[in-house]
Amino acid sequence: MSVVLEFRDVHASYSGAVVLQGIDFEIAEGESVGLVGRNGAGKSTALTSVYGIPTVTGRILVGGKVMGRKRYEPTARGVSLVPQGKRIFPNLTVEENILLGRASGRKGQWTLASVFELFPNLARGANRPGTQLSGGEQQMLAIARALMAEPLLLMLDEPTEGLAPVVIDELVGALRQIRERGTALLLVEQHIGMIQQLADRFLALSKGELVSQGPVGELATRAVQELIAL
Ligand SMILES: Nc1ncnc2c1ncn2[C@@H]1O[C@H](COP(=O)(O)OP(=O)(O)OP(=O)(O)O)[C@@H](O)[C@H]1O
Repeated sequence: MSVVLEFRDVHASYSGAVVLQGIDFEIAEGESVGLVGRNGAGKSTALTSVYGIPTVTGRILVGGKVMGRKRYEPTARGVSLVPQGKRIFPNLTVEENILLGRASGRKGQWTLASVFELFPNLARGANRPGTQLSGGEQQMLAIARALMAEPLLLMLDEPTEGLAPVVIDELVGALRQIRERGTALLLVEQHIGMIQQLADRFLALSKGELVSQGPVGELATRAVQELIAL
C-alpha cells in the first residue's frame, strides 16, 4: 500500500520554543491511526506542521514528495485537516461553507449530495448560517468541507471536544463510513474510546517525542496509559 504521509526526523518550534523533537512515522493509504498524548505533548503541532504553521525542520512528505512552503499544497496533494475549533465562516450558509472545500481542485467521489447523505442534519440546515448549527453539527460541517477537497488522508484534531455522547456516536458512524470509502484517518483525540473504535494502531507523543506505538488493542495497557494519562 502506498504511503500518504511521512514524517522524517521532524522538529517543530514556535519562536524558538521547541515542541516536536524529531519524530518519524508514516500513514499508508486507507489506514486509520490515533495520535494520543497528554495536553501540550505536541499532537496539534504534529498536524499543523504539515502546513508549515510552526517552524519545521526535517522532512514531511505527502504522496512521496517533500512539502514546499505553500499552505494549500498539502490539501492539493490529498491531505486535509479538520482543525480544532472547526473554523466555520459565520457569514456563509452551511452549503457555502461546504463548497469552499472544493477550492483544492482535486476530483473524486465527494459531492454535496454524498456529504448530505453522510450528514442528514446538514442537508436539513443547508441554507442556514454555519454558526447557527449546534456544536456537533458544526463539527460535521467542518468534516464535510474537508471531504470536498477529496483527501486521501483526513486529519482530525479533537473532533469530539465538547460534544454529547450521542453526538459522538454519530460522528464515529460517519467516520467509519468515510474510512470504508477508502480515506485514511489520522485522529488526535483525548477521548480514547473514539480511537479504540476507529483506529487500527496508535502513536503516542510525550513532550514532543514519539514514545510508544502499536496496534490499538495495546492502548489500554498500563504502560501506555501511564504515558498518555491526563
Ligand atoms: N501558536 C503557538 N504559538 C506558541 N506556542 C504554541 C502554539 N501552539 C502551541 N504551542 C505550544 O506548543 C506546545 C504543544 O501544543 P499542542 O497544541 O501541539 O499540544 P497538544 O498535544 O495538541 O495539546 P492539547 O491537547 O492541549 O491541544 C504547548 O506548550 C503549546 O503551548
